[in-house]
Amino acid sequence: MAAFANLPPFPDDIPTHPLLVVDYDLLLKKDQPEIDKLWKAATELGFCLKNHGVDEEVNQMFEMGAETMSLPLDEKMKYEQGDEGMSFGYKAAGANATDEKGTLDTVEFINVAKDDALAWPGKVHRDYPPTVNARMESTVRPFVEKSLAVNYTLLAVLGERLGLPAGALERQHTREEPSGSEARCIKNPPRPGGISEERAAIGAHTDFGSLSFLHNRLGGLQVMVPGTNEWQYVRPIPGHAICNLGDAMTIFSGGLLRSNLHRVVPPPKEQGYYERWSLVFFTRPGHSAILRPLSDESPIIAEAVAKLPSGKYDTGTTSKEWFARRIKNQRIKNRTGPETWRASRGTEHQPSAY
Ligand SMILES: O=C(O)CCC(=O)C(=O)O
Ligand SMILES: [Fe+2]
Repeated sequence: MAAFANLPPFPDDIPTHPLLVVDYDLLLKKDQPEIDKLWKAATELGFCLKNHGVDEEVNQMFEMGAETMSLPLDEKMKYEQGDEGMSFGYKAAGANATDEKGTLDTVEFINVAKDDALAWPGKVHRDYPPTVNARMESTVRPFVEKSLAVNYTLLAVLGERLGLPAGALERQHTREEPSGSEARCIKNPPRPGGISEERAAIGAHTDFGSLSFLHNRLGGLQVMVPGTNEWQYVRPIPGHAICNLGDAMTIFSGGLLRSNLHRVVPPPKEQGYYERWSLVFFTRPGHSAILRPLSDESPIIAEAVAKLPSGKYDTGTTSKEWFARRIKNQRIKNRTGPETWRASRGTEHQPSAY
């Protein structure tokens, strides 16, 4: 995309948090040191993935995003996600809170359900803007297919390491069952200097599902460094995806895997003069999956759960309910006070928040 030509590099004089770099090719070859590295990253704060082979589809998706965001706002609003807890569709800037006080977010994005992309020209969940439809077959479906393949590989490796029988995690995320899995293209307008970092583009959150496969061009993503209250930028590396684990993996694993807190703030220094585009594929469990530790399928998870306060990750909710609760309560139109924000939280909070 032309907008990505000549972007200023991420500044060298800003502290960043290095993520472990995992080589997807080596994971496919079942290379043990690489699997160990993936496990370490997944129990701490996520990782960069190289050699994932999705670059071309990522570029095409950014084109789709640019075409969609340049539609008139009233056209985009016909496909808005609404206030009932559905994620699929368009989200306008300022539709979500970024914190307890109800500060508005600054990003707009388009979410396309995995189910709609795979069923196209059929429909499972909803309709999309013409710019999405025009690329559903050529761009969106190939991106979804490749992202699913990457995430299934990661799930298989993590499942084995968790002591789960082969296919156990995949069964929570089948291709066929409707789910909240989706592709998201995000645009944040230029936010040049002088704007406080505290005016987040996307507020602090853990991801809602299982695995997020994220592609960034500019800085702006920050992670809360484990064991501290400190935010640090993650430096985007060309051709490397950023992979985060979401709440569902923390819950299924009885807390062994970690869904790290992150947020998006204006890109640093000169990068703040440019539009920030990012793209994510979120793999989420099937709608009917009950979010609870898979202790009965793995002695390793059972042992981890035995050390936790009783019922810590027994959410008593399905993936569909978990996801709708989080989406719905961050919508600014649903806000009644700080309690709405608290009701949108995930595994970073106590079980009483479920
Ligand atoms: O834009 C980014 O870098 C991250 C986006 C994100 O965290 C999300 O959409 O969940
Ligand atoms: Fe996220």
